[in-house]
Amino acid sequence: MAEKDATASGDDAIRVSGMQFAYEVEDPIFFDFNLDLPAGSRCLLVGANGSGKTTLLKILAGKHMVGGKNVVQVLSRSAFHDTQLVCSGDLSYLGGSWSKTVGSAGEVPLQGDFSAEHMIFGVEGTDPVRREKLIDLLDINLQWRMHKVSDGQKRRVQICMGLLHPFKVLLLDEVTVDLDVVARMDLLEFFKEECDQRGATIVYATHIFDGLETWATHLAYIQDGELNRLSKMTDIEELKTSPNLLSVVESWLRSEIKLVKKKKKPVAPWKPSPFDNSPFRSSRHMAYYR
Ligand SMILES: Nc1ncnc2c1ncn2[C@@H]1O[C@H](COP(=O)(O)OP(=O)(O)OP(=O)(O)O)[C@@H](O)[C@H]1O
Repeated sequence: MAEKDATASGDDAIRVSGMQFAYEVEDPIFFDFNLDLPAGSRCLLVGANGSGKTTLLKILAGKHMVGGKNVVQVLSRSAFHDTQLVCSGDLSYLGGSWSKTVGSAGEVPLQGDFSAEHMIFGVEGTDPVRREKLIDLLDINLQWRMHKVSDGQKRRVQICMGLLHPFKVLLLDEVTVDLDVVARMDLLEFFKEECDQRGATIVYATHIFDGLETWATHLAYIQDGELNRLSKMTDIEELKTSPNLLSVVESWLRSEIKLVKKKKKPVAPWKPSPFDNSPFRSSRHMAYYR
C-alpha cells in the first residue's frame, strides 16, 4: 500500500481513484489504483520495466478510456472524456517515438521530407516569444530536414512542438533519453521554471536519475501496477543516507526482484484456452509481420 502524500487536497492537478485497467481481461495491470498530485508538483515516476509507467501516463493523457468520468481526473476534468483538455493544450503528453499506427504493420516511423521550421511553425495559435525561447533552448536549426536528422535532433523538434502551448499538466515518458547532457539539463531547468512560475504540474517517467534529486518535488514508485510509494522527495528517508537517487531506486528494485523470486510458483499445467482456434492467436505465420 502506498504511503499517502500529506499534501493531497481538493486542488490536486491529477486525481486517480479506484482505477482498474487491463490490456487483456484475465491479466489486469491496475486494480484499485489511486494517485493524487498537487498542482505545481514535479513528480518522478519510477519502477521496473513493465511495471506500468507508460500505461499510467497514457491513461492520464486520455489515450485509454478507463472506468467512469470520475476515475481519472486531470485538472478536475475527465482525462478521456473531456477532449478540450488536450485540444486546448492544457494537457500535453510527450512520449514514444515519432510514429503513426498503420494497420497490421504497427508503428511506422514518420518519414516525410519536412523542415523543422515547417513542423514547428505549423502548430497554430502559439506565442512567438515562447516559440523563439524553445527553439533557442533546444538549439534547433529550422533548416533541418526531418528525414535526415539524428534521433536526438528529431527529439528536440518533437519536444519543442509539445511545449509550444503553455501546458498546465505535462506528462513525459522518457523523452530526454536521446538528448545530450546540455540539452537535458537546460530542458529540466525550463520545466522547473514552468512549475514554479505558472503552477504547472509534471509527471516524468524515467530510468535516468542524474540531477533529479533536487529537481523533483515528489516521487511515485510503481511496482507491478501498484503504487508502492508516493511521497515528497524531502520525506524519503533513504535519500538522507544514500549518495543519490539512483542508489535508492536501485535498492528498491533489487528487493522487488528478490521478492518475485521467492514468490515464484511452479508453472501451472497447460489448460485449453477459448482462443486456441482463433485466427488472431500467435502463430509462426505472424513472424511475417516482424
Ligand atoms: N499494447 C499492449 N498490449 C498488451 N499488453 C501491454 C501493452 N502495452 C503494455 N503492455 C503490458 O503492460 C505492462 C506494463 O507495460 P508498460 O509499458 O506500461 O510498462 P513500463 O513501466 O512503462 O515499462 P518500461 O520501463 O519498460 O518502459 C507490461 O507487462 C506490458 O507487457
